[in-house]
Amino acid sequence: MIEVENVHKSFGETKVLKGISTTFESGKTNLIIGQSGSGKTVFIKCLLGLFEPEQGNIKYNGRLYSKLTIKEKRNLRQEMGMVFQGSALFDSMTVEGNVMFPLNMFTKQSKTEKQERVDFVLKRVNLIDAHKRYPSEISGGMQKRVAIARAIVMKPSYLFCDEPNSGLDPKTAIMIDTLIQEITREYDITTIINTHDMNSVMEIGEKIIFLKNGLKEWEGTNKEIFKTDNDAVTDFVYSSDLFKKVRQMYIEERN
Ligand SMILES: Nc1ncnc2c1ncn2[C@@H]1O[C@H](COP(=O)(O)OP(=O)(O)OP(=O)(O)O)[C@@H](O)[C@H]1O
Repeated sequence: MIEVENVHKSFGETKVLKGISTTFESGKTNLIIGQSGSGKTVFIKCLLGLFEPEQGNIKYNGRLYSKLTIKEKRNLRQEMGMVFQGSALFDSMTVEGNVMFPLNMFTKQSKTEKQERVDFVLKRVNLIDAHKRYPSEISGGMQKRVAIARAIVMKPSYLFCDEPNSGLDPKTAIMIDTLIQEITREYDITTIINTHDMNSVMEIGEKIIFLKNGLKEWEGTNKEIFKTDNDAVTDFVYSSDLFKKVRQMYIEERN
């Protein structure tokens, strides 16, 4: 669980985060949405410990970040998995090499232990015979699976995903979303996803935080977001005709 209390972050005179409080529970897919420039990336960087807020607290399973020693912060960082936009795989390494990379960097496990763990996570993301292939030889959806396998290889307590669906066709995007949700539940991970994708909101938005101008404008579930009367949220969610029609159906059902 990550508990966020009154987080403020500025750059010079520019106040980007203006007091955000919320809770991200483990075993749930938590989504952060909001218009471009609303502060989503800065917020996630605060959660990752890459930016230190000037004011406010962030607690990781009860551990207050600002009170941790440098060593404790380093250990906490190793409990965090990341799936970057565009997968960010190493082109010169095989699939297996990419997934093994964190184990080589941060553990003293034997070769056999590392191989077993890599085989396990690759199987978990349904990649069985891609071990020896290079990123350029596999599809975008498979690259995302490799990125997810690499993110969970260290058994993280926290998983951060930045636009995990970008560049994928809708069907593959849903498969990736579902995989992230399954893994989150299975290993009781606190997962936080930065997304613009309304399909993801519908499919896996167990908790959604809507940011506007550095503030939490709204929070709720995927069921609640389609019924809210908050103008900023409805403007954002119903910017496409398809979703306007979905809302109309909800309103008609309600009346
Ligand atoms: N390192 C920085 N120094 C100064 N200003 C920054 C820095 N990082 C972000 N900002 C500013 O903070 C604001 C919020 O940026 P942020 O990247 O968090 O938005 P976002 O919601 O993630 O947008 P997008 O959806 O386009 O990625 C922007 O006005 C941006 O210019």
